[in-house]
Parts: sequence; C-alpha cells; structure tokens
Amino acid sequence: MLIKELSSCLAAARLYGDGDVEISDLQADSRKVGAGDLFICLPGHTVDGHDYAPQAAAKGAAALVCERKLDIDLPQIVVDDCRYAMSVLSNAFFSSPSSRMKLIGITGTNGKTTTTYLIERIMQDHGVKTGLIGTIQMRYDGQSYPMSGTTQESLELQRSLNHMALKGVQCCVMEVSSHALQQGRVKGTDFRTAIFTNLSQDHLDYHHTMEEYRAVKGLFFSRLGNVISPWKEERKYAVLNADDEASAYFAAQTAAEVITYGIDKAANVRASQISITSKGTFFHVETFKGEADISLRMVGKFNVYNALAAITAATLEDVPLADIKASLESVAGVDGRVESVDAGQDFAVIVDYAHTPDGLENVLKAVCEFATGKVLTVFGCGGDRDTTKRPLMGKIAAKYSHHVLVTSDNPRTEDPLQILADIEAGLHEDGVARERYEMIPDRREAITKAIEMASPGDVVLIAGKGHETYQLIKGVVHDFDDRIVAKEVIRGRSY
Ligand SMILES: CC(=O)N[C@H]1[C@@H](OP(=O)(O)OP(=O)(O)OC[C@H]2O[C@@H](n3ccc(=O)[nH]c3=O)[C@H](O)[C@@H]2O)O[C@H](CO)[C@@H](O)[C@@H]1O[C@H](C)C(=O)N[C@@H](C)C(=O)N[C@H](CCC(=O)O)C(=O)O
Ligand SMILES: Nc1ncnc2c1ncn2[C@@H]1O[C@H](COP(=O)(O)OP(=O)(O)OP(=O)(O)O)[C@@H](O)[C@H]1O
Ligand SMILES: N[C@H](CCC[C@H](N)C(=O)O)C(=O)O
Ligand SMILES: [Mg+2]
Repeated sequence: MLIKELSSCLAAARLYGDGDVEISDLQADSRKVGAGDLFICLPGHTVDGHDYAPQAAAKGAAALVCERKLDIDLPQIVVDDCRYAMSVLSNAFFSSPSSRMKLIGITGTNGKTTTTYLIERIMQDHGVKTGLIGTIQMRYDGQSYPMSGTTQESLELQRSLNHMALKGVQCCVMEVSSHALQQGRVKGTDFRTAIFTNLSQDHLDYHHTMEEYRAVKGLFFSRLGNVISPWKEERKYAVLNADDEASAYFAAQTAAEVITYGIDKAANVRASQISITSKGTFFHVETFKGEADISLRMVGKFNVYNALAAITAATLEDVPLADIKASLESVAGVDGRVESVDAGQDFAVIVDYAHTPDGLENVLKAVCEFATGKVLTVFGCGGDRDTTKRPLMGKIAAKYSHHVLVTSDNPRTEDPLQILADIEAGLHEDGVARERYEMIPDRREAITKAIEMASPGDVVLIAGKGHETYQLIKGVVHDFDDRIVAKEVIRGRSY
C-alpha cells in the first residue's frame, strides 16, 4: 500500500514528503521495525514513541505517523491523535478483517475468559471455524499464541484478525478489556455481538471511579454498529446481564438489539432450578428458542451466568439448543478457573483466577457450598494495580474462610510487605482475630502452610493467579505455577 493511500483514510491528516512510498508493514514499537515499515509514534504512559522515531528510521522505516512534524528525512503523516490514527490505518492496511468474519466481543469485570472458551467450544462443535483472543492465549486453526495482556493494541488486533481471516476463520470470540476501550484498541472493529458479563470494583487505579469505569465499558455498546463495513451487513446484538444494574445504562446507549440473560430478574434467556455440587452445576434454561436442562462440569453460580451469556450468543447464531447443551456439558473447565489439583490427597485443593473482590466472593461462596470441612484461603493482590481492592479482598477472604493465608501475587514494582499490609488493614477493620490469619510474603511458603493445615474434607483455595506460570517481583519474572507448587507440596507431605 502506498503512504498516500493510507494518509487518505484520515480526512484531516497532513502528508509531508513523497506520497508514492510503498509501505510493507505497520509498527508502533521501534524495536520491531523492519525495512519499508511505517512507524507510528505513540505518546505512551511511560515514554513517548516520537523519541524512538530516529531508531525506527535507522532500522529502515519508510515513513512515520506523528503528532508533530519531526526533523527526520522521511515522509510523515501528521495527525492530531496517533492512537486513533493507528486504529484507522491498521484497519485499512489489513483490509477491515473484522468485516470478513463474525466477531463476538465480551466485556465485564469477571467471566470474560470463561465465556469466550464456552462460546468457542459451541461454535467449533457446530462446524464454524472459530478463533479466540483473550487473557490466556490467542488460538485459531489449531495453533496457540501467547498473549501479554487481555486485548491487543489495535495494530496487533487487526493483524491477528487478518491472519485469522486468511486461515478461513469464520467467527472470532474475544475479550474486550476496559483498558482496551479507554485506549481505543478496538475502535473501528466491527462487532456483531457485544456481551456484558458484570461490573464490580477493579482497575480504579486507572479508571478512578466506578462511574468512569462504567462509562468506559459503555463505549463498547454505544459504538456497536457504528462501523460501516464494506462487505457485510448484519444485525447487531447487545447481550446484557439482566441481574447487573449497569445493564440498563448500556441498553440506553446502544442502537443494537438488546437481548438479556439472567437468573433473578426477567430475561430473554433465564436459568432456574440451579443446584451446585463439588462436581458441577445443574440448571434449567428457558430461551427464545426453546428450553433445556444443562449439567455443567464447572462449579459456581457465576458459571451459570457465563453459560447463559454463551447460550444467548450461540442462539443468536442459530446454533440449536440441543447442540449448545451438548457442547457446554463437554467442557471440563477452563485453565486456572476453579481448577482442582489432585495429587492423591484427602482434601480438595482448588486453584482459581479470582483477583477482584467480587471474583473472590463468588468463588468462595461456591467453595462454601460444597466444603464439608474448613476453608483455607491463600491469596494476595497484584502490585501496580488498584490499591483500594486490597482491604476489601482481605475482608471477603476472612468472611468466607476459616483461615486466611495472605501472600504475594505479582508485586511487580511494589514492596510486597506493603501490599500485605494493605490487605491486613481490611482484616483489622473487621476485627478478624489474629489466630485466624497468617501473613506469609513467600507464596510457596503460604501454599505449603495451607496444605499442612488441611484435614480430610477441607478445601484449600489458592486464588489470584489461575493459569499464570510466573511471579513478577521487582520487575523480575520468576517461574511459578500454583498448580505445580501445590502438587509438589502435597507429594512432599507424609500421610
Ligand atoms: C496502561 C497501559 O495499558 N499501558 C500499555 C501501553 O503502555 P504505555 O502507554 O506505557 O507505552 P509506553 O511504554 O509508554 O510506550 C509508548 C510507545 O513507545 C514505543 N516504544 C517504547 C520503547 C522503545 O524502545 N521503542 C518504542 O517504540 C512503544 O511501543 C509504544 O508504542 O502500551 C503498551 C504497548 O502496547 C502496553 O504494553 C501497555 O500495557 C501495560 C504493559 C499494561 O500493564 N497494561 C495493562 C494494565 C492492561 O492493558 N490490561 C488489560 C487487562 C485488564 C483486565 O483483564 O482486567 C489488557 O487488555 O491487557
Ligand atoms: N461471571 C462471573 N461473575 C463473577 N465472578 C466470576 C465470573 N466468572 C468467573 N468469575 C471469577 O473470576 C475469575 C476470573 O474469571 P475469568 O478469567 O473468566 O474473568 P476475566 O473477566 O477474563 O478476567 P480478566 O479481567 O483478568 O481477563 C474466575 O477465576 C472466578 O473466580
Ligand atoms: N488482568 C488483571 C489480572 C490480574 C491477575 C493478578 N494475578 C495480578 O497480577 O494482579 C490485571 O492485569 O489487573
Ligand atoms: Mg480474561
């Protein structure tokens, strides 16, 4: 593509230099630039991409996109907002890949990854070649790719969707984080269905207040249907959780058809007769296309919500309910989500990714439903993240557990002891007796202590890291997998 063709996608852009320069690829990271690439200078939160334009030029960049004309002898597209320009240019460069497939996006504080996995399974079983993008991985066409976050930057997202389309992917289901919405990572991406799981406290370090956080999530629904795709015309759906009060706000913002799911309030897709055991969850579902009894192999009422969201999205794609039921019942679980660790011990060990107050409360409620003995909870809170959720999570852990082992969960650049102290403040506020909790900064030691304390019938819940295989301390990545550590400790314990 020529630089002048790209520049013409932005009405107010000014192009300086030779417009006939051919662009071979787009890059926003100078370290990845190759000969002939267009380098987009993003002003970031930590550094300014404009400062890396000389490095990009030295590596053979053919042209630049910047917010001010730079003193570099290369053609330049000067725009007001490089992030916005990046979403438009990426879409154009990769020929609007989202318009070449059905795209289902999921936003919400908790349940995104789980719901994407459920939808992926249903659509694949239905014979639709399906891709998945989210926290654990991106996968399509039999290949899996690691992810460094939940939602890619617009450039990487459009590149991924283009690869998927070229591989014949017909449907993609992806997580859409609030950071992504705030930063316009999915701008210009043509979603057919936008799903909302739930809204509860997280990321207030970034979004400041719950109102701001909700408003950012609202962008997903207000923008739904705004993209005019050259090759497809389709109906758009906002799939909302009737039991979450934020849904009314999103419904008011979208021009798409609103379809609701839920348990407590009236909804288009509604579950009843829920029963939860340590092995799974049963419920009856009524939809706008029939009803069915479903036996999930995943525990927790929250997984009924995730299943309802998946049932709704799949029904909108005309998948018969009997097929949806068969697919859902075949899912053994999602990596690191309420995952049982079994090394022959006579008590339960569960690894889960709950890292928000609501997530922790939900998983603990589920655990309490089937624990016949004590509940021992090991958890921590991430560094360089919302500090206000720390005492709340401390209170919740103590409310639902007999014993709490407060430990580290990716302290990142923060002092691990300070994070533990922030959690302990919540325990103090609620007057939790000192003998009911331990403060053990080393996660392996905390897991060891919990397992040593466990008796038959007890449940050891290790929350916060789920599928993660590392512990990030002072910027250094250490190998750490809760599931492996728990197994090693159990095997080392004598019975
Ligand atoms: C707050 C936030 O979202 N930050 C993201 C943002 O970083 P930033 O703005 O600080 O970027 P920067 O480091 O200042 O760099 C600015 C520009 O200079 C470029 N650069 C930089 C160095 C260099 O040598 N050469 C160069 O060209 C960079 O490539 C970038 O284009 O852009 C970076 C590049 O794309 C992201 O990696 C980074 O994610 C950081 C690591 C992060 O932690 N993000 C989290 C909070 C996040 O987005 N999380 C959500 C999930 C939340 C959930 O699931 O609940 C997610 O969607 O992943
Ligand atoms: N629908 C739900 N409501 C509340 N809590 C949930 C729900 N689904 C899952 N959880 C809890 O939240 C944890 C994370 O679930 P999941 O990974 O599916 O969410 P996510 O939204 O993708 O999270 P992230 O924002 O980190 O990507 C689970 O381990 C579980 O404890
Ligand atoms: N997507 C979430 C994941 C948190 C997982 C937890 N283990 C942590 O590191 O805080 C975040 O980036 O805030
Ligand atoms: Mg996720």
